[in-house]
Amino acid sequence: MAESGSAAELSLTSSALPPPRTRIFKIIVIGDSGVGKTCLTFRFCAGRFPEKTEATIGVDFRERLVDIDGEKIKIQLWDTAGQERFRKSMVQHYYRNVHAVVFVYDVTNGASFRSLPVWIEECKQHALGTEVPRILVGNKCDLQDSVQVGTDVAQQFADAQSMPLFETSAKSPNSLGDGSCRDSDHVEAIFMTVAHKLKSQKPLVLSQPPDGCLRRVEKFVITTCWTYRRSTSQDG
Ligand SMILES: Nc1nc2c(ncn2[C@@H]2O[C@H](COP(=O)(O)OP(=O)(O)OP(=O)(O)O)[C@@H](O)[C@H]2O)c(=O)[nH]1
Ligand SMILES: [Mg+2]
Repeated sequence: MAESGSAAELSLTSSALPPPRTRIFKIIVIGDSGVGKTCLTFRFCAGRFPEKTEATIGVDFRERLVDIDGEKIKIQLWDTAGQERFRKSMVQHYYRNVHAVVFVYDVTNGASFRSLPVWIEECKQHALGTEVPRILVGNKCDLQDSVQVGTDVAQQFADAQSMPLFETSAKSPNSLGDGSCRDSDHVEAIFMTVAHKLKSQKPLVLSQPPDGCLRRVEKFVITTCWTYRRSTSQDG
């Protein structure tokens, strides 16, 4: 009779185990229309600045698989619409099971900075727990000559809201090209910092659902956007 616990038996047992599930971190990117949410998320996931963007309708998903301390983690970015008419039916989906929130303003557009309290309030109304990290990103630092929101005032606001501040550019090659952005503030570092924080918190995250399940969620969202787009075009 074969001895129980033999090497052959052990290796058979371990190879029969299902592969570890990939954790998913859902990060929503919020802010006024035109601040560069699509460009920032595209830059992180595709590694480059998009040639052309249009106003986001509803939400666009972008994902990137990263390795953090030997664990494969899927960073799922929800690139939300800044325009009220393109987001109102979707807002509740943005905040469901969210793990982190990135607020974006445009450093060359003071109004986009002044609207931050409205975005923060919306976030509060969706009762996100205090464990959900929030960060503030000032984008378009490459447009040095047009800056309207100085670092000092932004930092004061970030401190008052207990959020870390990053100033960056989705456009410049490493966000340091013009010397106006701090070393750590390139797009890659911003999202990776959030992911590291989430991993260190060991939150209760969604595991990779069976394929069909994720597709169902996306299909639902896409259908909602599509229905909305059709009703908008019928209106107009
Ligand atoms: N110079 C410069 N332009 C940028 C940067 N990021 C975005 N843009 C430009 O800003 C415009 C708006 O960018 P989007 O990424 O579409 O803005 P958004 O926040 O997604 O807008 P909505 O989808 O309407 O909410 C586009 O013309 C981009 O090319 C940046 O870092 N530097
Ligand atoms: Mg967009």
